[in-house]
Amino acid sequence: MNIKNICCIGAGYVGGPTMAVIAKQCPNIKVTIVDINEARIAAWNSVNFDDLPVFEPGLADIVKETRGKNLFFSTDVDKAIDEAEMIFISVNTPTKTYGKGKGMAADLKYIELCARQIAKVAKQNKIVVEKSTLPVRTASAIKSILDETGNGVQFQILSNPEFLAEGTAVQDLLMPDRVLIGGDTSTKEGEIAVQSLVNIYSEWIPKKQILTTNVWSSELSKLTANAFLAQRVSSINAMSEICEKTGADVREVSKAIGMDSRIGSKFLNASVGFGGSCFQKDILNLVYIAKSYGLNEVADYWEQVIIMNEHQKNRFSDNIVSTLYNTVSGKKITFLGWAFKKDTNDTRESSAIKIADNLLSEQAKISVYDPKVTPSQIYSDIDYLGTRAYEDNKALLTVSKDAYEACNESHAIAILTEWDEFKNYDWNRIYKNMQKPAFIFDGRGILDKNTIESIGFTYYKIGSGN
Ligand SMILES: NC(=O)c1ccc[n+]([C@@H]2O[C@H](COP(=O)([O-])OP(=O)(O)OC[C@H]3O[C@@H](n4cnc5c(N)ncnc54)[C@H](O)[C@@H]3O)[C@@H](O)[C@H]2O)c1
Ligand SMILES: O=c1ccn([C@@H]2O[C@H](COP(=O)(O)OP(=O)(O)O[C@H]3O[C@H](CO)[C@@H](O)[C@H](O)[C@H]3O)[C@@H](O)[C@H]2O)c(=O)[nH]1
Repeated sequence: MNIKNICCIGAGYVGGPTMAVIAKQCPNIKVTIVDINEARIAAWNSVNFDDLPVFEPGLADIVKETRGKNLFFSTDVDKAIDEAEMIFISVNTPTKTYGKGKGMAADLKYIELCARQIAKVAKQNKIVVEKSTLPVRTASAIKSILDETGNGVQFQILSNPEFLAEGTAVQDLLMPDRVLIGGDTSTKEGEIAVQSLVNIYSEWIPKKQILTTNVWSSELSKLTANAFLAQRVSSINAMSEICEKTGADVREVSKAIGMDSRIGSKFLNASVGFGGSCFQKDILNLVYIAKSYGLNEVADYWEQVIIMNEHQKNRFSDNIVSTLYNTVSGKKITFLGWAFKKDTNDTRESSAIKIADNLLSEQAKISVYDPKVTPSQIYSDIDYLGTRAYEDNKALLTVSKDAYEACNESHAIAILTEWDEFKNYDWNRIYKNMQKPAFIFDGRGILDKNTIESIGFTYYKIGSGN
């Protein structure tokens, strides 16, 4: 079956880029992305392509090429559902903040709302694709809602988890390592549904990279991939602490182990801890699933990845306090970077937030510079924690549009995001305008120790024992 009309519910970091790339690669398919968030849809429809709600290298060009031709952004969810043959659900699935499973389980209320809306609106058979990351066996809940509240039409449910990483989303979508499609191939209708989605991806992805599995394997593979990736970061971060105590250098250790082809070289960068909207949420979800099956040892094993990550953030801020003579009260500390990684404006679960909160509790004055994150986002991130009054955060934390201004008169600089531009700053100029001794705490290990120390800085690099 050749699909001609697709709708995607959820115009976020996944829905936007994923559908833009499908629209680019499949000019004969009409793709409509819908969202209940009017401001977000208005931003996707902005005249100025710098104002799109998601910043990703290369994305604005694709939206420019396709928007108004075969890519559309709308708030009319019912119309888009009605017209589409295939509906992707790409809404958020955050950690539950209430009730049973609070702080661990995935909150599936947005997914359920989508399923109910599809059931209510659909008057013809539809293929429904889970694009959101979901607990294993969610497809059966979606199917039950669709079948029992629908108008008697047939629904096929596919799982098609997304593996893109932010900052490289366009590249990841154009050249993915693999595409995973889970479906029920025991029935003819299920087989046709799987093939329809395979046909779409095979417009630009080699067939051997399109994997088809049963639905449960597909759902669980997504949680597993994120758990393994996050585990690598926690593992190297655990080694970074040993390096600092022993005189080893974690970058040398990473290189040495990464050259073992069984280990591989990727995802071995020690850092201030992983952030982003997925790793923590998905591991907590996995831990919850394991516990719900009574698999307590499995749950404890994966939970340790999160515990280590929290430790890495806390030990970074503790180190700043102890190095600055055990007090940062009234001292200006500059944060270079607030996003959870470079090349994105996303700050969800960014380590900078927790580290700032720890230092603000020690009465530090924080000045933040990030090339892509807005001041309102930074204040909302810190206010969201609820540690202190909004007025206190406003008084203690300032946001600068200029990195040099942010560093003026500061006692210490903390590098929290690995933005490339930080490497090329005039560090002599920055040094001259700082309080002495001038400290740099490089949480991403991006500066050259010898150059920085020769300027006069006292330099701490994560995972370096020298
Ligand atoms: N961010 C990533 O890099 C990434 C990568 C892979 C998978 N995922 C998964 O993809 C899913 C979406 O993540 P995201 O980062 O795009 O989230 P997001 O918060 O950026 O976007 C979700 C959007 O869905 C909209 N929405 C919620 N309920 C709706 C409804 N009933 N009708 C219409 N719109 C609705 C929200 O308004 C929001 O704009 C999550 O399950 C996430 O785990 C995310
Ligand atoms: O060696 C490394 C690699 C990553 N990180 C940090 O880990 C976090 C996550 O980075 P990354 O995985 O590159 O970005 P995400 O956009 O969160 O992507 C992850 O989460 C997505 C959402 O599920 C998945 O689709 C992707 O495959 C998966 O990589 C960031 O804070 C990084 O700075 C490190 O500290 N060291």
